[in-house]
Amino acid sequence: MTEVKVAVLGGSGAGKSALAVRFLTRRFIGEYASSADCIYTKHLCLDGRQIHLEIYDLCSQPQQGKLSLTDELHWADGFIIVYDISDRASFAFAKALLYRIRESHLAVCKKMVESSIFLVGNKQDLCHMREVGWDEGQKLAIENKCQFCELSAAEHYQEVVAMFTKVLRNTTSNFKVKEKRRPSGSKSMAKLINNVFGKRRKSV
Ligand SMILES: Nc1nc2c(ncn2[C@@H]2O[C@H](COP(=O)(O)OP(=O)(O)OP(=O)(O)O)[C@@H](O)[C@H]2O)c(=O)[nH]1
Repeated sequence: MTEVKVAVLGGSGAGKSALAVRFLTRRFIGEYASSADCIYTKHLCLDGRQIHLEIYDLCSQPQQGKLSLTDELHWADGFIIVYDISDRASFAFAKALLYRIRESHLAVCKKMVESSIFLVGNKQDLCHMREVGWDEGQKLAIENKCQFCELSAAEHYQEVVAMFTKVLRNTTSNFKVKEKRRPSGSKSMAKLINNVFGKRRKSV
């Protein structure tokens, strides 16, 4: 069983919970409790490999101002950075997150950074209210050497699945490199972080 940990990060209301829940349950639910961080777990099979997936849906409010993210950066194997195409402030926040992740990972392994981050412009169904151009998202992704797509958690289930699948493939293909970096089991680190922050766990 391969363990994969993916952190979904982004500004408040960008659609982090909507994306995670859509991928895990196929359903789009209009409103989500946003007062606490959440780790969803799921077993799935990808390319014949059994995967125990943990998705960390980070409640954004406490992070908006500080961007330290040290625990999340250590915990996660892959990152999905979400912004809302109808909210320029969320794009600026996504940009700051990308820089923060890159600066912390560059010291470790450049190649890992390039394939384990996905920048997602969510709420494509609201393109009549668009504040961030597709080309701006693409440019930011190229500058940070990460993958990019625009989609709608509300309307594009297949695109959501395709995006998560790419993240999982890229993340698992990085594991050989990452194992060399990890001093000991990641399980104990995850447990430690969970104990400290008391996150809710949900099995889907
Ligand atoms: N139109 C539209 N609305 C969406 C989409 N995705 C999410 N929303 C809505 O945007 C709002 C915020 O979605 P959440 O998933 O709670 O956003 P979040 O990033 O988890 O927000 P926080 O928990 O506050 O950090 C909700 O009202 C969702 O219904 C989408 O693709 N299209």
